[in-house]
Amino acid sequence: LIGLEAGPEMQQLKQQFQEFIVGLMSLPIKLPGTRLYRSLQAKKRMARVVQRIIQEKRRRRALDGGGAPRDAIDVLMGDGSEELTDELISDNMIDFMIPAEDSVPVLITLAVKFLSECPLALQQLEEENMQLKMRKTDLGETLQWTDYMSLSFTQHVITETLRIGNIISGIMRKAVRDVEVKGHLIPKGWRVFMYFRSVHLDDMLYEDPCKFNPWRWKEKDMSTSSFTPFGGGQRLCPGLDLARLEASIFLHHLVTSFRYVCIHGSLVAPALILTRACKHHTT
Ligand code: HEM
Repeated sequence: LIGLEAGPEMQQLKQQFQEFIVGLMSLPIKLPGTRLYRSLQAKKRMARVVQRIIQEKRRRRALDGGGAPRDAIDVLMGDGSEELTDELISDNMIDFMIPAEDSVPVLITLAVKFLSECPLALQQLEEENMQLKMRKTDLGETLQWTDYMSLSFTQHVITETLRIGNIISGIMRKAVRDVEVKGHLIPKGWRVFMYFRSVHLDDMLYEDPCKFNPWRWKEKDMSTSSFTPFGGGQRLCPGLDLARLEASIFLHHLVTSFRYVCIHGSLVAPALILTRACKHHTT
């Protein structure tokens, strides 16, 4: 993304990112010491690091032209648009760190957790991916986009993890004018939180909603308003295919090349969030 190698600067950025992310959903009180305040301070420190990198890249470009783009910053700098200021590029890079460091790793972690608790699903996933691996090995081919699309059960596992895991629990909007929804007035200026979790875990929409059941997606349509892990409308997540692809590749290699065991006593933290919605939960 930003061409930073492992080292003290990367370590510093990671620490700041952790501080930043915990405050993304917090009480909107911006006073020294509050979570929101610490998060915004951390974001400023991250922006300083990224802007330093951008300036260094600009300096090198001025000396030797910079060569072929090697990361997202190079691509945006090469765009030549005056609108793409250093501040805007740096803000975009920090935004992209959220799915890279948080959403997709959480999706993958939860998939492994749910599969560990459902041996039948794990077995079916393994069989599907093993068949593909053997076919590819026989043909001497590498994995292609069409292979990813052909892994239907793997896709069901990812869809079910997105539903039950609620990686992004909801989205916020501000009413720019008075809006009426099903007889309820949302006055101009009000802020609304659309809570995906309450939809994804609604027993009117999903039978036994707290049960990890990838097979339910064999029949179910996921292009409805009752399944919105990536939001919807104009602000639909542009990274949804990438997120699913990354998770598929991870699961493919995990089940075809590794054996793993769950270490007793270890806790997958997002399960704590689930406990609020589900009566019967596992950690
Ligand atoms: C499991 C993984 C992911 C989940 C659950 C997720 C979820 C979401 C959701 C719910 C939104 C809508 C926010 C809103 O309407 O206010 C969103 C927006 C966005 N996502 Fe993702 N996302 C994921 C992965 C990614 C990836 C991999 C990328 C890019 C590499 C990405 C880039 C973005 C961007 C740029 C937006 C803002 C779009 C806009 O405001 O128009 N996301 N994501």
